[in-house]
Amino acid sequence: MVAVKIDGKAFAETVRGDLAKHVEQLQREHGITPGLAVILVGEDPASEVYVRNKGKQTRECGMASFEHKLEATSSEAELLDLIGSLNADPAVHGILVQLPLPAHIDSDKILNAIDPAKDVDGFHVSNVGLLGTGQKAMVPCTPLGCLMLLRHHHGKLDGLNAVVIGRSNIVGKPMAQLLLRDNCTVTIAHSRSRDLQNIVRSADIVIAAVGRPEIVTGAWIKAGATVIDVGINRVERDGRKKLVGDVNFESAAEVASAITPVPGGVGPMTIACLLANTLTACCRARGLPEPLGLTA
Ligand SMILES: Nc1nc(=O)c2c([nH]1)NC[C@@H]1CN(c3ccc(C(=O)N[C@@H](CCC(=O)O)C(=O)O)cc3)C=[N+]21
Repeated sequence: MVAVKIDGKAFAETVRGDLAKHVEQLQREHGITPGLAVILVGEDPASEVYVRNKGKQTRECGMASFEHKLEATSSEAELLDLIGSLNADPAVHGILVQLPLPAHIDSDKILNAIDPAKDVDGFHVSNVGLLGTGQKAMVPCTPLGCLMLLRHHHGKLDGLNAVVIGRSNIVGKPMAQLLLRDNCTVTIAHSRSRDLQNIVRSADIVIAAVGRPEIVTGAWIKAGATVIDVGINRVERDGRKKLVGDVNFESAAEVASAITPVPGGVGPMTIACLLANTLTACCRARGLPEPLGLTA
């Protein structure tokens, strides 16, 4: 292995430590506690793990965590009602509706019902438009976490070739916007791109967010590239369940100069950025300065 392993878990702990200090100051000077509401519909076991981790880390940072679990059979109207009451609740500064939602619920309608100022996932169409036009927005947590790791390990990104594999609203598209804002030359590729390998081989920065276990191998990576692996794939290897990314770590690490592992890379940064967005939303709601300057 020649690449540096980018330790997202450690970096996320540092970010959460900074957040906790700001939260404590907000409480001490203004008597305000930032609050995050998480809505989970149905019983997906993987989703429950995320919800539990988010709740625990929210409280550890000194913020208030409100968890709402609805039955998988809940109606769209029930969910809209709950969002309406959270929009109106001054103790709630951030609202996250865990995705995916059951098939009978229209996700776009739900996401667009969240007050954009409380939309800590940055999925509301108005935040998407603000980000795309370079205005102050709520920025989606996973791409923001990737950007923080890239800036930390790479410094300035100006003029670099960045290839984003994946075109989802959650990761690929907002990631491309953030990289453009940092002056990269950005290509969005995806599972149907012709000659995907050669596109990826042109990249100084590779963001793999395509949802295919270990599709990107060392043979696809330009020597010295930085590789950010967003994939979270549960697979069975040698009769054991295992978490792997969209990148084959061993082979890519022989060629890249830096690479994130799965787990312990992007995942923990996603949660740290969710908490950062909640603090930002709280400060904006109260007309206080934003302590982090990450989220605009
Ligand atoms: N509205 C919405 N916003 C999301 O941001 C969102 C969502 N829905 N639905 C599900 C996905 C997935 N996601 C993860 C966050 C953290 C880890 C994470 O912390 N992973 C750890 C450990 C994972 C494990 O061991 O199970 C790691 O990679 O090291 C993983 C996955 C957020 N998502």
